[in-house]
Amino acid sequence: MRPLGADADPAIEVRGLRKLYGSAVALHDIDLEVRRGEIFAVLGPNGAGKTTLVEILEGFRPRDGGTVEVLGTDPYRAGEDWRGRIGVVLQTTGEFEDLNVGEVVRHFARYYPDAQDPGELLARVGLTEKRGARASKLSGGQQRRLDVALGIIGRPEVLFLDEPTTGFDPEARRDFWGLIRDLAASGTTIVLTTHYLEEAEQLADRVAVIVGGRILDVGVPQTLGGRDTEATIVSWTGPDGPETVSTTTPTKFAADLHARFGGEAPGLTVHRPSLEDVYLQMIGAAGATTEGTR
Ligand SMILES: Nc1ncnc2c1ncn2[C@@H]1O[C@H](COP(=O)(O)OP(=O)(O)OP(=O)(O)O)[C@@H](O)[C@H]1O
Repeated sequence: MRPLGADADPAIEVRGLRKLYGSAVALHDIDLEVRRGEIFAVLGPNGAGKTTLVEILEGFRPRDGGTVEVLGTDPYRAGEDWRGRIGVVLQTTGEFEDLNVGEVVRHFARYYPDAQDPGELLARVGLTEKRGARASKLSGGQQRRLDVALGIIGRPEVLFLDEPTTGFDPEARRDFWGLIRDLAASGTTIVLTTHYLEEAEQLADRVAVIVGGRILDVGVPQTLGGRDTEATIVSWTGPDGPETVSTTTPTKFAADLHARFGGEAPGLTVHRPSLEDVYLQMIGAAGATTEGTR
């Protein structure tokens, strides 16, 4: 894992954050810290409060309680200088009328003092061949890439991505993950919401699971929800058919099987709980629905 700048001030610091819509509590006393250069994923079922949380961090929504600092500044009171240090990729795509892709990027580049070179940026997001195409005629996945290009054009220190790879094909998703890793390796702090557990597992240094406006757990994907200590499922084919055992000592169990069979156990599989397994357990225990989680 990359060094996470543990000594530096955190990129994001949230204490006791509370958000109400009318009398409904959307966020209950959220505490959170995101380190500089970290990729931080926010997971949760529909209506959990992810967008509310992220839009408060982006300065787009007011809060009802608690303190929030992004790059040392309260986002809701921040000015233009702060906004220039933040990149935002929203769920909805911008509308660019009749502009082509190259024109859109050049247009937005003018807003930033140290914008990325438009040609290099398009290459980075894999849109070089589409630079002459109308932005409104791009496929869904290509439009998301353009959104990401616009989010990073001003070299933001913190980049927020709301469900960035929805509609991507598997190859485009892999390419996009590479881009995000490169950005993080060059020091950009990334906060992303996603419904794709594989995306969180592949990309995130840490994951927060939010349900009903509360954070259930925050941790590295490998240990989230006690995943590293959960029982492992060992399956094999015995003389009487398929057999399955749940064990906390899978290595010893496999060695015993080896001894029992005098060699390889037929059809052996060893299954550790995936991030999806623990996530579904966590939100199931919290009484939440899993609608929309893939
Ligand atoms: N502008 C609003 N006015 C009133 N209620 C809202 C508003 N925005 C969100 N809510 C409610 O707040 C709760 C959290 O919504 P939010 O959009 O933050 O969830 P989410 O986790 O981003 O969901 P999704 O995965 O569906 O995008 C939901 O119950 C939602 O209905």
